[in-house]
Amino acid sequence: MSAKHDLFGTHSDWLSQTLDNANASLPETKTFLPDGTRISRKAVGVLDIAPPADRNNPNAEAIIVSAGVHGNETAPIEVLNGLVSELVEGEWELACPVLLILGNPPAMVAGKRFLEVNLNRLFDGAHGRSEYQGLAEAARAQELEEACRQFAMANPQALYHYDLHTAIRPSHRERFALYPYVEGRTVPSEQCEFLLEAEVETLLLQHKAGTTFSSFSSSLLKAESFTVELGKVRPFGQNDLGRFSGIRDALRRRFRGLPSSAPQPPFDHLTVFEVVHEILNTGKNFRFHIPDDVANFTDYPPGTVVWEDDETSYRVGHSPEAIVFPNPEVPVGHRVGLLIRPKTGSGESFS
Ligand SMILES: O=C(O)CCC(=O)N[C@@H](CCC(=O)O)C(=O)O
Ligand SMILES: [Zn+2]
Repeated sequence: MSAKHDLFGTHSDWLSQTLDNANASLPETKTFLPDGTRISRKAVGVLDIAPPADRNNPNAEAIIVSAGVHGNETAPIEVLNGLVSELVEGEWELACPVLLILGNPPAMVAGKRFLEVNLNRLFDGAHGRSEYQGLAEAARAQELEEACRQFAMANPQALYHYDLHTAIRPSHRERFALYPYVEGRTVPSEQCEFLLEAEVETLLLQHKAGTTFSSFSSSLLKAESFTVELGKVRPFGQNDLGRFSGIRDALRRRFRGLPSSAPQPPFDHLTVFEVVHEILNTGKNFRFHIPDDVANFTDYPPGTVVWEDDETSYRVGHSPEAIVFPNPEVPVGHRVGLLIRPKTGSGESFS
């Protein structure tokens, strides 16, 4: 029996096995590839993969990659599934431990961002709040946190986490990453270079800690983590995967433990923005004055009233601010969008 059959049974690949078992629980399994690589399925859509003990890990790192935390953001799911298929087929050898996660399988089957509550607001312990008790997405957040904790404990190397997404709106900047806020830290230059290698030319620095998956792994596991937006939301099968080759090739290079090369034109310049204001649905007759369908990174001039409620309002400050993730259809207390501006002071860009 082949390792592929041991791993995926009659399914053609990891993704089809995950979709077919989205609402089931699969037993933990352990499979060895012919080269000794161990693949442990920890749960549906969660693979903990370790190279043989005697293999060199030249970059001395352990990497978590997640996709499908939002079920309708399918391109990164297809990218990650493709990398797993390549590894299982023996196309290349793994050099470092990796934890690969398809975040929300039931939402992936339904083709929806989430079923009951946005999974990417439930990390850093938020899944334990009383309003989320009994919800499947809260249980999944807890399960993913636990898988990440165990992986971090088993692998004391430097830890990295890339949480891959696609955006609901079109964007004036096709690919961008968000760097979770952790007091006192700055983005390492080799991580800027990795983003450029992945053809991600824009970085947003968050201004406060949140309850996203990447915020959890940054704060609790001390990982260098990024949420990475790679294009636009489309259903399975409708993605132009050629537009995602940057992240695929960059991750494969890291998985293989190969050295990085210096950033190459046209991806040799990272533009950095900082978040100046997180718009929350206050619930107090909240009114959002930005059209629903505006593209990410659309600029608004000073003085523009962006939102108001019965008690307060927010106006753009002294310099233009741009909107990212405008979405007023969120529950009270959740994020309606981010207002950002180019980062000044420590330099506006990295190149
Ligand atoms: O396009 C949108 O409105 C949302 C895209 C998306 O899912 N973005 C992530 C960003 C998470 C972060 O701030 O790190 C999200 O909203 O969860
Ligand atoms: Zn998303």
